[in-house]
Amino acid sequence: MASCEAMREGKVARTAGSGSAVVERGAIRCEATVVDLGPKMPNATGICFLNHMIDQLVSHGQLGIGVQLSIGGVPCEPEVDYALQGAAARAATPEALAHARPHDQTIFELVGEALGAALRGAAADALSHAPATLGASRFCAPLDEAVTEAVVDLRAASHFAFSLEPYGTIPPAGREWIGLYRTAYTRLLWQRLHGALGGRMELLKLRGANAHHIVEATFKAFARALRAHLDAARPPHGTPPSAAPREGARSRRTKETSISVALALDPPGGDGAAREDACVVTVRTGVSLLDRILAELATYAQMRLAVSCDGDVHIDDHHTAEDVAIAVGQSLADALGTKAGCNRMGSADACEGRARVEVVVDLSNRPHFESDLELREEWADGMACEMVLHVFASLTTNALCTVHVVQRAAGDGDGACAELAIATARAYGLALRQCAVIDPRRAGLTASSKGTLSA
Ligand SMILES: O=P(O)(O)OC[C@@H](O)[C@@H](O)c1cnc[nH]1
Repeated sequence: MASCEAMREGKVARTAGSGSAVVERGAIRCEATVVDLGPKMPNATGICFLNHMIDQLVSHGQLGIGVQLSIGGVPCEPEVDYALQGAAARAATPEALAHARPHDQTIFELVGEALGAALRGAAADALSHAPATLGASRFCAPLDEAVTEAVVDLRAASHFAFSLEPYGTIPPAGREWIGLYRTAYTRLLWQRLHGALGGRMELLKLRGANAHHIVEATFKAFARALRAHLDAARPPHGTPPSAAPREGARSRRTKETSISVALALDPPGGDGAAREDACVVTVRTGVSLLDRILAELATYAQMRLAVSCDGDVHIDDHHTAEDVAIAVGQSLADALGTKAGCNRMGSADACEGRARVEVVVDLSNRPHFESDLELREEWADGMACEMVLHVFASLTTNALCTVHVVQRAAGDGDGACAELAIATARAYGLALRQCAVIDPRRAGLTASSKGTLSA
Protein backbone atom coordinates (compact mmCIF):
# COMPACT_ATOMS: atom_id res chain seq x y z
CA MET A 1 0.00 0.00 0.00
CA ALA A 2 2.61 2.54 1.07
CA SER A 3 4.31 2.33 -2.28
CA CYS A 4 1.27 2.75 -4.48
CA GLU A 5 0.85 5.87 -6.51
CA ALA A 6 -2.51 6.60 -4.93
CA MET A 7 -0.73 6.92 -1.57
CA ARG A 8 2.00 9.17 -2.94
CA GLU A 9 -0.30 11.52 -4.74
CA GLY A 10 -3.40 11.30 -2.62
CA LYS A 11 -4.97 10.28 0.61
CA VAL A 12 -6.18 6.88 1.67
CA ALA A 13 -8.38 6.32 4.68
CA ARG A 14 -10.15 3.33 6.10
CA THR A 15 -12.45 2.19 8.85
CA ALA A 16 -13.72 -1.36 9.46
CA GLY A 17 -14.95 -2.80 6.16
CA SER A 18 -14.57 0.47 4.32
CA GLY A 19 -11.93 2.45 2.53
CA SER A 20 -11.68 5.72 0.72
CA ALA A 21 -9.02 7.33 -1.40
CA VAL A 22 -8.42 10.62 -3.14
CA VAL A 23 -6.02 10.96 -6.05
CA GLU A 24 -5.27 14.13 -8.01
CA ARG A 25 -3.33 14.87 -11.14
CA GLY A 26 -3.35 18.36 -12.55
CA ALA A 27 -6.93 19.56 -12.80
CA ILE A 28 -8.40 16.08 -12.33
CA ARG A 29 -9.37 14.74 -8.94
CA CYS A 30 -10.93 11.37 -8.18
CA GLU A 31 -12.40 10.35 -4.87
CA ALA A 32 -13.50 6.75 -4.29
CA THR A 33 -15.25 5.19 -1.33
CA VAL A 34 -15.86 1.46 -0.92
CA VAL A 35 -17.98 -0.02 1.87
CA ASP A 36 -17.93 -3.80 2.01
CA LEU A 37 -21.59 -4.94 1.80
CA GLY A 38 -22.52 -1.27 1.92
CA PRO A 39 -25.38 0.59 0.27
CA LYS A 40 -25.45 1.86 -3.31
CA MET A 41 -23.84 5.27 -3.90
CA PRO A 42 -23.74 7.54 -6.95
CA ASN A 43 -20.88 7.12 -9.42
CA ALA A 44 -19.71 9.90 -11.69
CA THR A 45 -16.45 9.27 -13.53
CA GLY A 46 -17.36 11.47 -16.49
CA ILE A 47 -17.55 8.38 -18.75
CA CYS A 48 -20.96 6.73 -18.63
CA PHE A 49 -19.96 3.20 -19.65
CA LEU A 50 -17.27 3.30 -16.96
CA ASN A 51 -19.99 4.17 -14.43
CA HIS A 52 -21.95 1.15 -15.71
CA MET A 53 -18.86 -1.02 -15.14
CA ILE A 54 -18.55 0.23 -11.56
CA ASP A 55 -22.23 -0.76 -11.17
CA GLN A 56 -21.12 -4.33 -11.96
CA LEU A 57 -18.71 -4.25 -9.02
CA VAL A 58 -21.55 -3.02 -6.84
CA SER A 59 -24.24 -5.51 -7.82
CA HIS A 60 -22.05 -8.58 -8.36
CA GLY A 61 -19.51 -7.94 -5.57
CA GLN A 62 -22.03 -6.62 -3.03
CA LEU A 63 -19.88 -3.57 -2.50
CA GLY A 64 -21.06 -0.05 -1.80
CA ILE A 65 -18.95 2.04 -4.18
CA GLY A 66 -18.99 5.77 -4.78
CA VAL A 67 -16.63 7.36 -7.28
CA GLN A 68 -16.66 11.10 -7.85
CA LEU A 69 -14.43 12.66 -10.46
CA SER A 70 -13.98 16.42 -10.77
CA ILE A 71 -12.32 18.40 -13.54
CA GLY A 72 -11.03 21.84 -12.63
CA GLY A 73 -13.07 21.72 -9.42
CA VAL A 74 -16.33 20.92 -11.25
CA PRO A 75 -17.82 17.56 -10.24
CA CYS A 76 -18.93 15.23 -13.05
CA GLU A 77 -22.55 14.11 -13.02
CA PRO A 78 -23.56 10.43 -12.98
CA GLU A 79 -25.21 10.18 -16.39
CA VAL A 80 -23.28 12.87 -18.23
CA ASP A 81 -20.13 12.42 -20.29
CA TYR A 82 -17.41 14.89 -19.37
CA ALA A 83 -16.62 15.89 -22.95
CA LEU A 84 -19.43 15.28 -25.37
CA GLN A 85 -23.10 14.66 -25.07
CA GLY A 86 -26.00 13.22 -27.03
CA ALA A 87 -26.10 13.38 -30.81
CA ALA A 88 -22.79 15.22 -31.07
CA ALA A 89 -21.05 12.32 -29.36
CA ARG A 90 -22.67 9.68 -31.54
CA ALA A 91 -21.93 11.58 -34.75
CA ALA A 92 -18.26 12.14 -33.97
CA THR A 93 -15.58 10.11 -35.73
CA PRO A 94 -13.03 8.26 -33.58
CA GLU A 95 -10.39 10.86 -34.55
CA ALA A 96 -12.65 13.71 -33.51
CA LEU A 97 -13.55 11.87 -30.32
CA ALA A 98 -9.90 11.37 -29.40
CA HIS A 99 -9.20 15.03 -30.03
CA ALA A 100 -12.19 16.23 -28.08
CA ARG A 101 -11.53 14.01 -25.08
CA PRO A 102 -8.30 15.26 -23.53
CA HIS A 103 -8.78 13.61 -20.12
CA ASP A 104 -9.70 10.00 -20.96
CA GLN A 105 -6.34 8.47 -20.10
CA THR A 106 -6.04 10.39 -16.84
CA ILE A 107 -9.60 9.47 -15.85
CA PHE A 108 -8.97 5.74 -16.38
CA GLU A 109 -5.71 5.97 -14.42
CA LEU A 110 -7.13 7.91 -11.50
CA VAL A 111 -10.34 5.89 -11.27
CA GLY A 112 -8.24 2.70 -11.22
CA GLU A 113 -5.89 4.04 -8.55
CA ALA A 114 -8.60 5.47 -6.32
CA LEU A 115 -10.80 2.38 -6.61
CA GLY A 116 -7.89 0.02 -5.95
CA ALA A 117 -6.82 1.94 -2.85
CA ALA A 118 -10.39 2.19 -1.53
CA LEU A 119 -10.97 -1.53 -2.18
CA ARG A 120 -7.78 -2.31 -0.29
CA GLY A 121 -9.06 -0.34 2.69
CA ALA A 122 -12.45 -2.04 2.53
CA ALA A 123 -10.88 -5.51 2.30
CA ALA A 124 -8.47 -4.99 5.21
CA ASP A 125 -11.01 -5.83 7.87
CA ALA A 126 -12.02 -9.15 6.30
CA LEU A 127 -8.37 -10.00 5.61
CA SER A 128 -7.44 -9.39 9.24
CA HIS A 129 -9.79 -12.28 10.13
CA ALA A 130 -8.54 -14.59 7.37
CA PRO A 131 -7.29 -18.07 8.21
CA ALA A 132 -3.67 -18.81 7.37
CA THR A 133 -4.94 -21.15 4.68
CA LEU A 134 -6.69 -18.41 2.69
CA GLY A 135 -5.80 -18.93 -0.95
CA ALA A 136 -6.77 -17.47 -4.30
CA SER A 137 -10.40 -17.12 -5.31
CA ARG A 138 -11.42 -17.69 -8.89
CA PHE A 139 -14.63 -16.96 -10.72
CA CYS A 140 -15.69 -17.29 -14.34
CA ALA A 141 -18.48 -14.86 -15.21
CA PRO A 142 -20.49 -15.02 -18.41
CA LEU A 143 -22.37 -12.35 -20.26
CA ASP A 144 -24.20 -14.03 -23.12
CA GLU A 145 -21.46 -15.35 -25.47
CA ALA A 146 -18.58 -13.90 -23.40
CA VAL A 147 -16.85 -15.47 -20.41
CA THR A 148 -14.03 -13.96 -18.38
CA GLU A 149 -12.02 -15.71 -15.70
CA ALA A 150 -10.86 -13.68 -12.69
CA VAL A 151 -8.40 -14.80 -10.03
CA VAL A 152 -7.87 -12.72 -6.88
CA ASP A 153 -5.53 -13.31 -3.98
CA LEU A 154 -4.98 -10.18 -1.93
CA ARG A 155 -2.28 -11.76 0.24
CA ALA A 156 -0.17 -13.14 -2.58
CA ALA A 157 2.93 -11.50 -4.02
CA SER A 158 2.19 -8.85 -6.61
CA HIS A 159 1.23 -10.46 -9.91
CA PHE A 160 -0.90 -9.05 -12.73
CA ALA A 161 -2.10 -10.93 -15.80
CA PHE A 162 -4.56 -9.45 -18.26
CA SER A 163 -5.76 -10.76 -21.58
CA LEU A 164 -9.03 -9.40 -22.94
CA GLU A 165 -8.02 -8.08 -26.34
CA PRO A 166 -9.37 -7.95 -28.97
CA TYR A 167 -12.53 -6.28 -27.78
CA GLY A 168 -14.92 -8.12 -30.05
CA THR A 169 -14.78 -9.63 -33.49
CA ILE A 170 -16.50 -6.91 -35.51
CA PRO A 171 -14.34 -5.30 -36.74
CA PRO A 172 -11.84 -8.18 -36.64
CA ALA A 173 -9.33 -6.15 -34.60
CA GLY A 174 -12.02 -5.39 -32.03
CA ARG A 175 -13.89 -2.23 -31.11
CA GLU A 176 -12.07 0.96 -30.11
CA TRP A 177 -15.05 2.56 -28.44
CA ILE A 178 -17.98 1.33 -26.38
CA GLY A 179 -20.14 4.41 -26.24
CA LEU A 180 -17.60 7.02 -25.16
CA TYR A 181 -15.39 4.49 -23.37
CA ARG A 182 -12.09 3.80 -25.04
CA THR A 183 -11.55 0.04 -24.85
CA ALA A 184 -7.74 0.30 -24.99
CA TYR A 185 -7.75 2.00 -21.59
CA THR A 186 -9.39 -1.03 -19.95
CA ARG A 187 -5.96 -2.55 -19.38
CA LEU A 188 -4.64 0.71 -17.94
CA LEU A 189 -7.52 0.96 -15.49
CA TRP A 190 -7.00 -2.59 -14.21
CA GLN A 191 -3.22 -2.13 -14.05
CA ARG A 192 -3.66 0.96 -11.89
CA LEU A 193 -6.34 -0.72 -9.79
CA HIS A 194 -4.03 -3.65 -9.21
CA GLY A 195 -1.12 -1.33 -8.40
CA ALA A 196 -3.13 0.13 -5.54
CA LEU A 197 -4.93 -3.05 -4.44
CA GLY A 198 -1.90 -5.36 -4.62
CA GLY A 199 -1.75 -9.16 -4.52
CA ARG A 200 -2.44 -11.49 -7.39
CA MET A 201 -4.93 -10.46 -10.05
CA GLU A 202 -5.64 -12.29 -13.28
CA LEU A 203 -8.30 -11.27 -15.81
CA LEU A 204 -8.51 -13.55 -18.82
CA LYS A 205 -11.08 -13.71 -21.59
CA LEU A 206 -12.12 -17.30 -22.20
CA ARG A 207 -14.74 -16.49 -24.85
CA GLY A 208 -16.28 -13.40 -26.33
CA ALA A 209 -17.32 -11.74 -29.57
CA ASN A 210 -19.10 -8.61 -28.36
CA ALA A 211 -16.99 -5.80 -26.89
CA HIS A 212 -19.60 -4.63 -24.39
CA HIS A 213 -20.01 -8.20 -23.14
CA ILE A 214 -16.27 -8.85 -22.88
CA VAL A 215 -15.59 -5.76 -20.76
CA GLU A 216 -18.70 -6.15 -18.62
CA ALA A 217 -18.08 -9.87 -17.98
CA THR A 218 -14.62 -8.89 -16.72
CA PHE A 219 -15.99 -6.49 -14.11
CA LYS A 220 -18.56 -9.12 -13.05
CA ALA A 221 -15.90 -11.84 -12.79
CA PHE A 222 -13.56 -9.65 -10.74
CA ALA A 223 -16.42 -8.58 -8.46
CA ARG A 224 -17.47 -12.16 -7.80
CA ALA A 225 -13.93 -13.46 -7.33
CA LEU A 226 -13.27 -10.64 -4.84
CA ARG A 227 -16.57 -11.36 -3.03
CA ALA A 228 -15.60 -15.04 -2.81
CA HIS A 229 -12.17 -14.04 -1.47
CA LEU A 230 -13.58 -11.74 1.20
CA ASP A 231 -16.15 -14.39 2.19
CA ALA A 232 -13.40 -17.00 2.42
CA ALA A 233 -11.39 -14.61 4.62
CA ARG A 234 -14.36 -14.01 6.89
CA PRO A 235 -17.23 -16.42 6.22
CA PRO A 236 -20.67 -14.83 6.36
CA HIS A 237 -22.89 -16.04 9.15
CA GLY A 238 -26.65 -16.22 9.50
CA THR A 239 -29.12 -18.43 7.71
CA PRO A 240 -31.47 -17.41 4.95
CA PRO A 241 -34.95 -16.57 6.17
CA SER A 242 -37.34 -19.41 5.46
CA ALA A 243 -39.19 -18.75 2.26
CA ALA A 244 -41.83 -20.52 0.21
CA PRO A 245 -40.42 -23.76 -1.23
CA ARG A 246 -39.10 -23.27 -4.73
CA GLU A 247 -40.72 -25.95 -6.84
CA GLY A 248 -41.62 -26.51 -10.46
CA ALA A 249 -43.55 -29.18 -12.31
CA ARG A 250 -44.55 -29.84 -15.89
CA SER A 251 -46.61 -32.46 -17.67
CA ARG A 252 -46.25 -32.64 -21.40
CA ARG A 253 -48.02 -34.94 -23.84
CA THR A 254 -47.51 -35.01 -27.61
CA LYS A 255 -47.72 -37.74 -30.26
CA GLU A 256 -44.04 -38.37 -29.55
CA THR A 257 -43.66 -38.24 -25.76
CA SER A 258 -45.60 -38.28 -22.50
CA ILE A 259 -43.60 -36.62 -19.76
CA SER A 260 -44.00 -35.66 -16.15
CA VAL A 261 -41.43 -33.67 -14.17
CA ALA A 262 -41.46 -32.51 -10.55
CA LEU A 263 -38.54 -30.57 -9.16
CA ALA A 264 -37.74 -28.88 -5.83
CA LEU A 265 -34.72 -26.62 -5.44
CA ASP A 266 -34.47 -26.51 -1.70
CA PRO A 267 -33.74 -29.62 0.29
CA PRO A 268 -36.28 -30.11 3.07
CA GLY A 269 -34.72 -28.72 6.25
CA GLY A 270 -32.61 -26.18 4.35
CA ASP A 271 -29.11 -26.22 2.90
CA GLY A 272 -27.62 -27.71 6.05
CA ALA A 273 -29.77 -30.86 5.82
CA ALA A 274 -28.00 -34.15 5.33
CA ARG A 275 -27.63 -34.74 1.61
CA GLU A 276 -28.82 -38.33 1.65
CA ASP A 277 -32.12 -37.23 3.24
CA ALA A 278 -32.40 -34.09 1.18
CA CYS A 279 -31.90 -35.46 -2.32
CA VAL A 280 -34.43 -37.74 -3.82
CA VAL A 281 -33.83 -38.24 -7.49
CA THR A 282 -35.69 -40.63 -9.75
CA VAL A 283 -35.31 -40.37 -13.50
CA ARG A 284 -36.87 -42.90 -15.86
CA THR A 285 -36.90 -41.82 -19.48
CA GLY A 286 -36.10 -45.00 -21.36
CA VAL A 287 -32.76 -43.50 -22.48
CA SER A 288 -30.00 -44.66 -20.17
CA LEU A 289 -27.45 -41.85 -20.64
CA LEU A 290 -30.21 -39.24 -20.33
CA ASP A 291 -31.27 -40.78 -17.00
CA ARG A 292 -27.69 -40.63 -15.77
CA ILE A 293 -27.15 -37.04 -16.95
CA LEU A 294 -30.27 -35.76 -15.20
CA ALA A 295 -29.68 -37.79 -12.05
CA GLU A 296 -26.09 -36.55 -11.72
CA LEU A 297 -27.10 -32.97 -12.42
CA ALA A 298 -29.90 -33.05 -9.84
CA THR A 299 -27.76 -34.75 -7.21
CA TYR A 300 -24.89 -32.25 -7.58
CA ALA A 301 -27.41 -29.37 -7.58
CA GLN A 302 -28.91 -30.80 -4.36
CA MET A 303 -32.35 -30.77 -5.99
CA ARG A 304 -35.16 -33.23 -5.67
CA LEU A 305 -36.16 -34.41 -9.11
CA ALA A 306 -38.68 -36.91 -10.41
CA VAL A 307 -38.86 -37.47 -14.17
CA SER A 308 -40.81 -40.05 -16.08
CA CYS A 309 -41.18 -40.30 -19.82
CA ASP A 310 -42.92 -42.65 -22.16
CA GLY A 311 -41.38 -41.70 -25.50
CA ASP A 312 -41.18 -42.98 -29.07
CA VAL A 313 -37.72 -44.45 -28.64
CA HIS A 314 -38.69 -47.04 -31.27
CA ILE A 315 -38.20 -44.19 -33.76
CA ASP A 316 -35.08 -42.67 -32.21
CA ASP A 317 -33.88 -41.27 -28.87
CA HIS A 318 -34.18 -37.67 -30.16
CA HIS A 319 -37.78 -36.80 -29.23
CA THR A 320 -37.44 -38.23 -25.74
CA ALA A 321 -34.11 -36.54 -25.00
CA GLU A 322 -35.24 -33.18 -26.36
CA ASP A 323 -38.70 -33.13 -24.78
CA VAL A 324 -37.48 -34.26 -21.38
CA ALA A 325 -34.78 -31.57 -21.39
CA ILE A 326 -37.40 -28.95 -22.32
CA ALA A 327 -39.73 -30.05 -19.52
CA VAL A 328 -36.94 -30.13 -16.91
CA GLY A 329 -35.71 -26.71 -18.06
CA GLN A 330 -39.20 -25.23 -17.82
CA SER A 331 -39.70 -26.76 -14.36
CA LEU A 332 -36.40 -25.24 -13.30
CA ALA A 333 -37.43 -21.82 -14.61
CA ASP A 334 -40.72 -22.14 -12.67
CA ALA A 335 -38.88 -23.07 -9.48
CA LEU A 336 -36.37 -20.23 -9.80
CA GLY A 337 -39.17 -17.68 -10.29
CA THR A 338 -37.96 -14.08 -10.24
CA LYS A 339 -34.52 -15.15 -8.95
CA ALA A 340 -34.73 -12.39 -6.37
CA GLY A 341 -32.23 -12.86 -3.54
CA CYS A 342 -30.38 -15.60 -5.45
CA ASN A 343 -26.65 -15.70 -5.84
CA ARG A 344 -27.44 -15.86 -9.60
CA MET A 345 -24.06 -16.96 -11.02
CA GLY A 346 -21.95 -20.05 -10.48
CA SER A 347 -18.91 -21.72 -11.97
CA ALA A 348 -17.64 -25.18 -11.10
CA ASP A 349 -15.70 -28.05 -12.51
CA ALA A 350 -16.16 -31.78 -12.14
CA CYS A 351 -14.62 -35.02 -13.34
CA GLU A 352 -15.68 -38.42 -14.54
CA GLY A 353 -13.00 -40.90 -15.53
CA ARG A 354 -10.48 -39.01 -17.64
CA ALA A 355 -12.86 -36.14 -18.39
CA ARG A 356 -12.82 -32.79 -16.60
CA VAL A 357 -15.33 -30.11 -17.51
CA GLU A 358 -16.02 -26.63 -16.22
CA VAL A 359 -19.53 -25.21 -16.41
CA VAL A 360 -20.45 -21.55 -15.93
CA VAL A 361 -24.11 -20.74 -15.24
CA ASP A 362 -25.94 -17.42 -15.05
CA LEU A 363 -29.67 -17.26 -14.25
CA SER A 364 -29.73 -14.39 -16.71
CA ASN A 365 -33.17 -14.75 -18.33
CA ARG A 366 -31.20 -14.38 -21.58
CA PRO A 367 -31.04 -17.98 -22.87
CA HIS A 368 -27.64 -18.80 -24.32
CA PHE A 369 -25.66 -22.06 -24.54
CA GLU A 370 -22.09 -22.65 -25.71
CA SER A 371 -19.90 -25.71 -25.50
CA ASP A 372 -16.53 -26.82 -26.78
CA LEU A 373 -16.98 -30.48 -25.80
CA GLU A 374 -15.23 -32.70 -28.30
CA LEU A 375 -17.71 -35.53 -28.76
CA ARG A 376 -16.24 -37.91 -31.29
CA GLU A 377 -18.29 -41.07 -30.88
CA GLU A 378 -21.71 -41.79 -32.34
CA TRP A 379 -23.24 -43.50 -29.32
CA ALA A 380 -22.85 -43.39 -25.56
CA ASP A 381 -24.84 -45.58 -23.21
CA GLY A 382 -27.95 -45.81 -25.39
CA MET A 383 -28.05 -42.20 -26.59
CA ALA A 384 -26.65 -40.53 -29.70
CA CYS A 385 -23.69 -38.39 -28.64
CA GLU A 386 -24.99 -35.42 -30.62
CA MET A 387 -27.91 -35.44 -28.19
CA VAL A 388 -25.59 -34.67 -25.28
CA LEU A 389 -25.21 -31.10 -26.53
CA HIS A 390 -28.86 -30.88 -27.54
CA VAL A 391 -29.99 -31.97 -24.07
CA PHE A 392 -27.82 -29.42 -22.26
CA ALA A 393 -28.78 -26.69 -24.73
CA SER A 394 -32.53 -27.42 -24.48
CA LEU A 395 -32.36 -27.55 -20.70
CA THR A 396 -30.44 -24.27 -20.57
CA THR A 397 -32.59 -22.25 -22.92
CA ASN A 398 -35.84 -23.47 -21.37
CA ALA A 399 -34.52 -22.62 -17.91
CA LEU A 400 -33.78 -19.12 -19.29
CA CYS A 401 -30.11 -19.41 -18.33
CA THR A 402 -26.77 -18.62 -19.89
CA VAL A 403 -24.50 -21.66 -19.76
CA HIS A 404 -20.95 -22.17 -20.99
CA VAL A 405 -19.39 -25.61 -21.04
CA VAL A 406 -15.60 -25.59 -21.13
CA GLN A 407 -13.76 -28.84 -21.71
CA ARG A 408 -10.65 -29.00 -19.52
CA ALA A 409 -9.62 -32.60 -20.19
CA ALA A 410 -10.96 -35.49 -22.20
CA GLY A 411 -10.00 -39.06 -22.78
CA ASP A 412 -10.21 -40.62 -26.16
CA GLY A 413 -11.52 -43.90 -27.42
CA ASP A 414 -14.45 -45.86 -26.05
CA GLY A 415 -16.41 -44.17 -23.33
CA ALA A 416 -14.93 -40.68 -23.72
CA CYS A 417 -18.28 -39.20 -24.71
CA ALA A 418 -20.15 -40.64 -21.73
CA GLU A 419 -17.39 -39.42 -19.41
CA LEU A 420 -17.63 -35.90 -20.81
CA ALA A 421 -21.43 -35.97 -20.52
CA ILE A 422 -21.37 -37.06 -16.87
CA ALA A 423 -18.59 -34.62 -15.92
CA THR A 424 -20.64 -31.86 -17.57
CA ALA A 425 -23.81 -32.88 -15.71
CA ARG A 426 -21.98 -32.79 -12.38
CA ALA A 427 -20.31 -29.43 -13.01
CA TYR A 428 -23.63 -28.03 -14.28
CA GLY A 429 -25.31 -29.24 -11.08
CA LEU A 430 -22.62 -27.74 -8.83
CA ALA A 431 -22.75 -24.39 -10.64
CA LEU A 432 -26.54 -24.39 -10.59
CA ARG A 433 -26.51 -24.95 -6.84
CA GLN A 434 -24.25 -21.90 -6.40
CA CYS A 435 -26.67 -19.86 -8.51
CA ALA A 436 -29.81 -20.99 -6.70
CA VAL A 437 -28.54 -20.38 -3.17
CA ILE A 438 -30.30 -17.47 -1.51
CA ASP A 439 -27.77 -14.99 -0.12
CA PRO A 440 -29.45 -13.38 2.90
CA ARG A 441 -27.18 -10.34 2.51
CA ARG A 442 -29.02 -9.48 -0.69
CA ALA A 443 -32.17 -9.11 1.42
CA GLY A 444 -34.39 -10.32 -1.41
CA LEU A 445 -32.93 -7.95 -4.00
CA THR A 446 -31.91 -9.18 -7.44
CA ALA A 447 -28.22 -9.62 -8.21
CA SER A 448 -28.34 -7.41 -11.27
CA SER A 449 -27.00 -4.01 -12.20
CA LYS A 450 -30.30 -3.32 -13.94
CA GLY A 451 -32.27 -4.23 -10.80
CA THR A 452 -34.35 -7.10 -12.17
CA LEU A 453 -34.07 -10.27 -14.20
CA SER A 454 -37.78 -10.38 -14.88
CA ALA A 455 -38.11 -7.67 -17.51
O1 LIG B 1 -26.14 -8.80 -15.84
P1 LIG B 1 -26.87 -7.68 -15.15
O2 LIG B 1 -28.31 -8.04 -14.94
O3 LIG B 1 -26.17 -7.20 -13.94
O4 LIG B 1 -26.86 -6.44 -16.16
C1 LIG B 1 -26.57 -6.62 -17.46
C2 LIG B 1 -26.99 -5.42 -18.19
O5 LIG B 1 -25.99 -4.49 -18.31
C3 LIG B 1 -27.59 -5.79 -19.45
O6 LIG B 1 -28.38 -4.72 -19.85
C4 LIG B 1 -26.65 -6.16 -20.54
C5 LIG B 1 -26.99 -7.04 -21.47
N1 LIG B 1 -25.98 -7.12 -22.32
C6 LIG B 1 -25.05 -6.33 -21.95
N2 LIG B 1 -25.44 -5.71 -20.85
